[in-house]
This record gives sequence, structure tokens and C-alpha cells, in this order.
Amino acid sequence: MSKRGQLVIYSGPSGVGKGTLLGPLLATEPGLVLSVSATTRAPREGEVDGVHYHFICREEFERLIAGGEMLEYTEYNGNYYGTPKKFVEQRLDAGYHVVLEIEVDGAMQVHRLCPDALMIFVMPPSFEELRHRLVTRGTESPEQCAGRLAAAVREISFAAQYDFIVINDEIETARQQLLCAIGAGKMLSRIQKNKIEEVLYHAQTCHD
Ligand SMILES: Nc1nc2c(ncn2[C@@H]2O[C@H](COP(=O)(O)OP(=O)(O)O)[C@@H](O)[C@H]2O)c(=O)[nH]1
Ligand SMILES: Nc1ncnc2c1ncn2[C@@H]1O[C@H](COP(=O)(O)OP(=O)(O)O)[C@@H](O)[C@H]1O
Repeated sequence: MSKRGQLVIYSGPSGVGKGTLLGPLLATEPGLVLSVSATTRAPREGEVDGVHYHFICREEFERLIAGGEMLEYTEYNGNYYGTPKKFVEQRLDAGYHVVLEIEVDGAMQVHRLCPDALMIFVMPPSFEELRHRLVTRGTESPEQCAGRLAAAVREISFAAQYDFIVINDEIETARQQLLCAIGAGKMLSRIQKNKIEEVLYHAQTCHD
């Protein structure tokens, strides 16, 4: 059986560039997969059901919660968002490194359940630049942008609890930093696990 993969929690305020940074890495790193979340928000133009999200109604979402099928979930700006458990478990068992692109409340839920998960937070170079990116992306109404920017203030206050902070100023630099953070996280957790096994093995022989 292949070695279990690394779970990666990947957060940052709406419009900071999470998708922009991660997309090309998913295309070039065959061992890295993105968990497709479920949401009750409406699809944006160009978004495909089952690819960008599983777009479902509130009743269906609540049925999945009640059935214990969500690894984590939250309500964000009036809609449910959550991570279906089965896909994540299957891919980790198959040895893939699985990225959860989720906001901070979901991130904290997963961190409590899986303390070994690697946590990466993407920061904007400034709040003004975040506002500019969100507004010029043009996918949300002015009211929705205001709600997302209000949520962003709270989300940024959680950043210090993450293992790595990537500042998305220049895209290629930030993408390299994200790749390094994922690589370092995988290596660190492997070294730490090897060390635990090694120390416990020698503890046994010391006793004998
Ligand atoms: N907790 C949680 N948050 C999610 C999930 N999927 C997406 N999100 C977060 O929900 C927020 C809104 O996502 P979305 O409406 O797609 O906007 P975008 O991130 O600006 O493109 C973002 O912070 C996402 O990272 C999920 O499964 N669980
Ligand atoms: N480093 C960057 N410099 C300038 N614009 C960027 C940068 N990264 C992303 N963007 C732009 O910001 C907007 C939001 O990016 P997106 O990846 O959709 O954010 P998120 O997935 O975090 O909501 C997009 O229009 C994208 O082209």
C-alpha cells in the first residue's frame, strides 16, 4: 500500500489570489489534488458543477451534515461551504497530497481533527490591493464585496496560527513560495514521524 498523503489546509481572504496561485501547481504536480467543496452559493459564469464546486441546495447540504458526510463546514456570507469527507480520505489513503481551499473556521475544525495537517495562509500585500483585486475580478456585487472584505479582516487575524504565510505580491514569487511551503511541510512531517518511530524503537531496546 502506498504511504498516506499529506493534508494541506489552504486559506486566505476572498480575492487574495488563492486560485490563481494554486491552479498551475495542480496542473504540474501529479501528486497534488484539490478537494472539491460543496456549496449552496450560485455558480459564477464559467464554473462547472463537480469541478469548481458541487453546487447543491440547502436541504441537500443539511442532509450531508446530518449523515456525517462533511469533514468540516461553515456558513460564509449567507451560504454553506463544506468538504465532503469521502473524497479526502480516499485520496489521502491512495498517497495523494490533498489541498483543502477553505476559510478559517473550517481550517480550525480540520486542524482540531487532524493536527498533522499543513496550514498555509495567503496574505495580500495590502488591504487596498485586496479590495482592488476583489472588485476588479467582477464576480461579486458591491454588497457581496463589502461582506467579503469585512470577513477578510477577521480572517487575516487568524493568519498567525498557520504554519506558513505566503504574501501574494508578485505572482511567480508567491507561487514558488507556495510550492516550497507544500514541499517543506511534507518533508517536516515525514522527518518528525521518522524521529518518533526511531526514539520509540530505541526506548524499547534501552528497556530490554
Ligand atoms: N470552510 C470552508 N470554506 C470553504 C470551502 N470551500 C470554499 N471555502 C471558502 O469560502 C470562501 C468563499 O469562496 P467562494 O465563494 O468560492 O469565493 P472566492 O474564494 O473569492 O473565489 C473562500 O474563503 C473559500 O476558501 C469549504 O469546503 N469549507
Ligand atoms: N499577484 C497578483 N497580482 C495581481 N493580481 C492578482 C494576483 N494574484 C491574483 N490576482 C488577481 O486577483 C483576482 C482574485 O484572484 P483569485 O485567484 O480569484 O482569488 P481567490 O481564489 O483567493 O478568491 C483575480 O482577478 C486574479 O487575476
